[in-house]
Amino acid sequence: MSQRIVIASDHAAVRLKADLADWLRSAGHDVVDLGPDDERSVDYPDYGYRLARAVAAGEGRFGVALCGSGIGIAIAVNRDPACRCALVSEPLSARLARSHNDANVIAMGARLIGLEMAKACLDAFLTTNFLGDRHTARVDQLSHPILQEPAA
Ligand SMILES: O=C(CO)[C@H](O)[C@H](O)[C@H](O)COP(=O)(O)O
Repeated sequence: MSQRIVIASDHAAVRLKADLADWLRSAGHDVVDLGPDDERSVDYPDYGYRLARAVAAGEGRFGVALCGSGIGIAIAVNRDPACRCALVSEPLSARLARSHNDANVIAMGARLIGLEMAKACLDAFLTTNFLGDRHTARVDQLSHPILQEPAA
């Protein structure tokens, strides 16, 4: 099913971002590229927050967040309670991020994985549905970020 997808990176992942955006468009998805447009050094929080705001505002059903390792931009995106961003480097984690965690943003590291692995992760992410059931209450807890004691 074609989706509206927002994508952002820092300078370290501009090329991967462009390649993934092309690939997503060729598969029929509507892709909004939030930048940056070139490899001049930028700060991943700026682009992570931009992506998080877009996902929170419903400008895309899913987000793709990229930086050198994927770590910094994933941390930035996850500071918005509307976002559940999963940093992955192989497809099973991408699938579990959707099926168990209802993740709405996938993060990957352009300096750690290649284009084909990134495509495999993204394909797994976009083609997996949230399972609901026992996972629903846990995901709901993530929307109320008060650290809770586990039930006795
Ligand atoms: O956030 C990161 C590390 O957690 C990313 O890998 C960044 O892309 C990286 O820190 C950028 O590093 P650079 O030396 O400024 O290119």
